[in-house]
Amino acid sequence: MSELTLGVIGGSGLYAMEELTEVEEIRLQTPFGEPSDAYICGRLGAVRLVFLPRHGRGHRYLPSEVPYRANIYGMKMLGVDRILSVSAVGSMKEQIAPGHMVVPDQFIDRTTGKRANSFFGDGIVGHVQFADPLCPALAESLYQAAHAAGATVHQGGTYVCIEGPTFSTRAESRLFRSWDAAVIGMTNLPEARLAREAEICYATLALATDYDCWYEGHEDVSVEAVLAIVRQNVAMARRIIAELAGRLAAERRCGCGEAARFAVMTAPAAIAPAARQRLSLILDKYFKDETA
Ligand SMILES: CSC[C@H]1O[C@H](OP(=O)(O)O)[C@H](O)[C@@H]1O
Ligand SMILES: Nc1ncnc2[nH]cnc12
Repeated sequence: MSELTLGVIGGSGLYAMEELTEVEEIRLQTPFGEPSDAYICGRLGAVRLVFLPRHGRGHRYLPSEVPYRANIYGMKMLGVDRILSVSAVGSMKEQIAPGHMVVPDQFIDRTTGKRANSFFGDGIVGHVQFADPLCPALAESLYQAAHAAGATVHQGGTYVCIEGPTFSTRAESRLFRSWDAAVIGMTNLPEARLAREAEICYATLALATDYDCWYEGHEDVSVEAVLAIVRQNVAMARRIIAELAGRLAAERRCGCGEAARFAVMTAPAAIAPAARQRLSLILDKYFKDETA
């Protein structure tokens, strides 16, 4: 049986995991280019943890520039089957106050198509299900972990993913509220799509840092305000990660590990050899079925 491995993608304000032991940095090249940074691999209790700062160390990539495909593919190369994203978000609901945690269960896509957010294409066509875009089992464990760590945590809610890098207009912010969005961010949707295609469970620990710009009497979002709240809560985020690591079951019982089984539309003989090679890490087990 393979070792229990948790991938963690750190967002704004979470660029390292100091509590890891037996640390090793791994720099990868993937068929989809170079990830945001070296992966920091180590141990957290009984679990192997693979950490990647989404925006790179020093925060060098815009949300639209993050090499999402390389980041997720690199996790797959390192044997990760569950990814926790830790992200700063704006709150779209009064009851989600800055400093609270949210474990979202849905997304709305307000990105503008600039991001490569599928491993399919270029010689192979595939479509995976995405009705429940975050892994329900990992999200439930995450909620329990946050609760146990003493956080104020909200279970479920829709994360609206905007392109950025500018924050939203007041009219947009009000529109997203009318859509019942719970939180707003710029990064998690492409990761969730790619993780599903790569058959990796994905859940988000969203740290509410601001009320975006819809709430009269509260300051409009700014980088300064976001970073101040992240700094106050990063220790809690780390406690939650450790709690979650301690709660991971050896075997996954969700469907994420078979998400690509019936995804491919292209006739086997029509798949471009380069595409087959590029996706071998994800699809080889099914290609083997088909030749058996
Ligand atoms: C610094 S505010 C905007 C920035 O923060 C969030 O980043 P992440 O999801 O990586 O924590 C948001 O998505 C924006 O990228
Ligand atoms: N209000 C907001 N909009 C988009 N991304 C954010 N990240 C943190 N706060 C945000």
